[in-house]
Amino acid sequence: MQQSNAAAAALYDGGRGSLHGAGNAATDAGDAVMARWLQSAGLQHLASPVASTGIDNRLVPNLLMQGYGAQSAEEKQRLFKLMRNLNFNGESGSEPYTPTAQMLGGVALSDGPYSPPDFRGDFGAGLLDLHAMDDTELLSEEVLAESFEPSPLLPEDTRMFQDDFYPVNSKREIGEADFDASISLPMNESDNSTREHNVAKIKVVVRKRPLNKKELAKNEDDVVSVSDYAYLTVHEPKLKVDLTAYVEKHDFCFDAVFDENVTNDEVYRDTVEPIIPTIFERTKATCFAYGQTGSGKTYTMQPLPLRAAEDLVRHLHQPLYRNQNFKLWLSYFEIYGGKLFDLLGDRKKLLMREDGRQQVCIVGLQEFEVSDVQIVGEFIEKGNAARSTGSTGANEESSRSHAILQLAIKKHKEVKEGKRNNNKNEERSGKLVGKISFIDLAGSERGADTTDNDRQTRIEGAEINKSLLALKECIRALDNDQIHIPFRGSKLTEVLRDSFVGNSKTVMISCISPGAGSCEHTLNTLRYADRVKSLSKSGNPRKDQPPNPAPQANKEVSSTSTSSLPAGAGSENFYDQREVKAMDIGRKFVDKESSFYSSAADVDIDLVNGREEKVLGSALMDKERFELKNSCNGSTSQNVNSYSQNDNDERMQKVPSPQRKRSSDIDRPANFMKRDSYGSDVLTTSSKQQSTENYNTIASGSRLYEAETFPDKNISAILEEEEALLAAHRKEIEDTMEIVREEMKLLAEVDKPGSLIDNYVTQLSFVLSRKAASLVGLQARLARFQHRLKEQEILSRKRVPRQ
Ligand SMILES: Nc1ncnc2c1ncn2[C@@H]1O[C@H](COP(=O)(O)OP(=O)(O)OP(=O)(O)O)[C@@H](O)[C@H]1O
Repeated sequence: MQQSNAAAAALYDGGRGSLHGAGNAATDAGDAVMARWLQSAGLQHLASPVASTGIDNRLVPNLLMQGYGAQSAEEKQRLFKLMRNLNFNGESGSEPYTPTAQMLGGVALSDGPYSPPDFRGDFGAGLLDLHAMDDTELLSEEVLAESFEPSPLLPEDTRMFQDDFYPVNSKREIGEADFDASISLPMNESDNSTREHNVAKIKVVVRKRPLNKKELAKNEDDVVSVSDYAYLTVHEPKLKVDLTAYVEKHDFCFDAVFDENVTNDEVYRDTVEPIIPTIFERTKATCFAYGQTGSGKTYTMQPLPLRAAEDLVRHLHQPLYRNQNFKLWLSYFEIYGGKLFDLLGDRKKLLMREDGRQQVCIVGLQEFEVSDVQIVGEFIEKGNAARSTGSTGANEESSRSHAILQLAIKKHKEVKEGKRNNNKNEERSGKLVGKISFIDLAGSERGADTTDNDRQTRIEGAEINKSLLALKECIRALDNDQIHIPFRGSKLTEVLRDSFVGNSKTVMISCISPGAGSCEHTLNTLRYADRVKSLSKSGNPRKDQPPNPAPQANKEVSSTSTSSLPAGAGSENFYDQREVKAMDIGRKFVDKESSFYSSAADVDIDLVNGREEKVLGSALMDKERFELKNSCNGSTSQNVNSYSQNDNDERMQKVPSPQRKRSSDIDRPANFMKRDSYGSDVLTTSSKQQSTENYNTIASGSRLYEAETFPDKNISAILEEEEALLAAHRKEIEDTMEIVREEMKLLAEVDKPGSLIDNYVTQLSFVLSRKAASLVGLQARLARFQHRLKEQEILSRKRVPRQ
């Protein structure tokens, strides 16, 4: 035995030598590789030194090579290093891992062009990660109310960032002169409400992009006309049954409508800028862009964080905040196919976990402190590059993912200079004051990809479906001060969970393409936006009024909110005048039961409207289907607003308001109509007929309806099983590691003089049985999952193809 151990030790040392060459630096680099490897598998905690085993690490190689699947030299190298990290001899031999060559405190970087001044999300961030925990704690009011002194650490001169990344030129001179007097108001609830009164809790705006080259080349007409600040009309080219062409007008009204001449700067000023001061008052704001692929979501969203960061930094330098030790932090990640990836951390897969207080933590997400606005632009560029050249490597994929950039203001403890270096963790953690999330959503039409041939595409489509529906539901719920916020409806809403409770502000920018070829998608986008706004409380002051029982056909649902009236039209409600109460109800009424679906009440025209049916389809549950059957009884018109008998008052809000209605004439073919270029007209008509047929079939509960909805449910189940499989796999590895430790102990014991071989044999037999059981359990789960995938594949082939 002693001999074999000596040989093992030699092998181990030799292995290390051959793996790393000579020297400790190389060994540490190996540790880093191993740590990264573990982190990529979601097992970073296993890399933490274990100082309690009391095992000689020279024994490690004996175990590594035995039956744990390390086949290739590379795998064996990894296992060597893994075992070394386990630190069986109880010494803290391995340095804490640093994820990249980036150094803290502004020290130069060695592996990339970016030089963030600081970063968070160190390797090894786990459930008890301070950063994650601190994020969930809001500042107490006393903290904000502290008196201030000028901080010697902050530069007096607030250098303004010149926007040279984007075609937006900030011409504003910003400095002390721009100091917003409102910010210096004392911080208490009543003042808070006074200050918040001019910022709507939810704001829905539309941005129309210009016709692009492709559309111009195809001679496509611009079918969207913006008549004033808040109104727009879609002129939908259609064909009658006798093939006579006509144009159907659809009028919409939102909080603001930006036409193709509006600049990014103006969009910022109208949407995000008013929210910025509230971030310092414990607000969690969300700004997202919704729309079909190519409608301008990214074009619109990209400059916003930059401008926001500029303003946030400016506020940080205001006298009120200068001494508060506030810092601005940035993170950027992506949700792709229901999984999270760090766009500023080499697309590392991130794990979402709930802590003991049901607060969501994104484990491992890197967060960077930004004191210089210029760096924000670099981060955005870096993140965007990671997004479009990610694992799939195609630009196409960017429209299938949700990108989320978060800017957070945190309050940090004052750290004395002398202690600074010893206390990095504390220095980097801070209490969240407020934050703003910018979300570039997946292309809205991607949710309709559930009928694609490729299973992966279908699963992704279903996930997009779910998230878009869930997002809408959460926004509605939070605006209605509902106790139940259905954030569990999707990964996206779960991630944004803390933005749905307490003080929150939401801006939705609906991006639309003006071309006739995109008309159907444009209408779908506008309808989605319309529902976000019109079904919310602040979006509809007439919520409590009796509904109009006779909705008109062929009229779009104009936003029923007087708050959506144009500013110039004397609407005192353009901004939400309600007193916004701080309601951190989400923490008190945690939705454990995932009753998301029961609150998703607006199953209306979407379901009879070909494309939108798919957008919503995945998340519909029986209750909604039942309501749908009741509510749509006998109606075949696409634009009819039908409501079920048992609808709640939210549904009633959709009754069009006469004062908001505008002409919806049926025009003869005019400027907007070009016969030749409207080959899709016939399609539109036929798709509408198909919709009607679908609807009729749906209403009668036929097989077609089931065929359309069942697979989506199935896909959701598959996604859940996939998560469970991955969790089981991780657990199996953890168990194996535990068993390895026990085996090491056994070997150590049996090597001691006078040890009993019988004990060794019995215990080894027991340990090996456990190891086998753990493997068999995982294999069984894997087989079940494989079976489920096959089943889904067969089902999807049987599905009735959509026209
Ligand atoms: N308002 C606008 N003015 C000028 N060009 C625009 C505008 N909006 C979008 N574009 C251009 O249209 C193209 C598509 O825009 P963008 O990439 O932002 O679309 P998207 O909705 O983000 O698409 P995807 O969902 O596929 O990511 C880009 O070339 C962009 O520069």
